[in-house]
Amino acid sequence: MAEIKIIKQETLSDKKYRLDFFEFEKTQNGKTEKQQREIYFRPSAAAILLFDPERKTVLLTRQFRLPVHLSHKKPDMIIEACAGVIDDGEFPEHAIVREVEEETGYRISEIRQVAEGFTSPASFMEYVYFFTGIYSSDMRVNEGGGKKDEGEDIELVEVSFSEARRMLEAGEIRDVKTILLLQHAALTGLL
Ligand SMILES: Nc1nc2c(ncn2[C@@H]2O[C@H](COP(=O)(O)OP(=O)(O)O[C@H]3O[C@H](CO)[C@@H](O)[C@H](O)[C@@H]3O)[C@@H](O)[C@H]2O)c(=O)[nH]1
Ligand SMILES: [Mg+2]
Repeated sequence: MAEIKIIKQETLSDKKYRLDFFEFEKTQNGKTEKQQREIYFRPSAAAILLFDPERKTVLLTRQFRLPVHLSHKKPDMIIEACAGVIDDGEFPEHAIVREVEEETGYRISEIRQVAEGFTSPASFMEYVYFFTGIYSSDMRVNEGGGKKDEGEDIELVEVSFSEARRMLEAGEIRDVKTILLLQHAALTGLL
């Protein structure tokens, strides 16, 4: 176990979520070294692979993401599993059911947690809970699309299991959360 002494902590940005600069001393195995790191305090989040076992389809989203655009990696619209930030005090299970209704318009009830973990532990505090969940046409309660007043403009992408598998293998899925969920589905024989 490392012993950590924070020498300096400076907030670089604090608009939506905090970005802090740290200078710290780490003592491990009798060796002490000084390090500098920038840490982004993104909250925990939840992501879900929605599937319809009857029609053998998965429901994904497509949206504009500024980092994808800035990377110049085309296309700048990215396909993702439905995901969102967990509100303060909210359970991951409740957050994902809420996000599914906001983003896709489906009110789901059957979900299963399949994994959880840090998405980028070197620099992000973000910790993501991963789920799979069943959707079907009778669960549709609105158009979805996300919160327009917060700038969300989410398109729904419904594909067959075989098309999802093809997209995964062809490298057309470029969001790591979504790759994890689709690989989980492929490994467990869902896709
Ligand atoms: N004003 C402002 N609003 C922001 C900012 N960042 C996000 N928002 C707003 O905050 C809301 C976040 O939407 P969610 O659905 O909760 O999160 P998400 O952006 O889809 O994030 C999910 O996917 C990310 C990328 O794959 C993940 O990084 C994230 O943890 C989560 O899983 C959106 O309404 C968005 O407009 C910001 O810097 N400024
Ligand atoms: Mg989202």
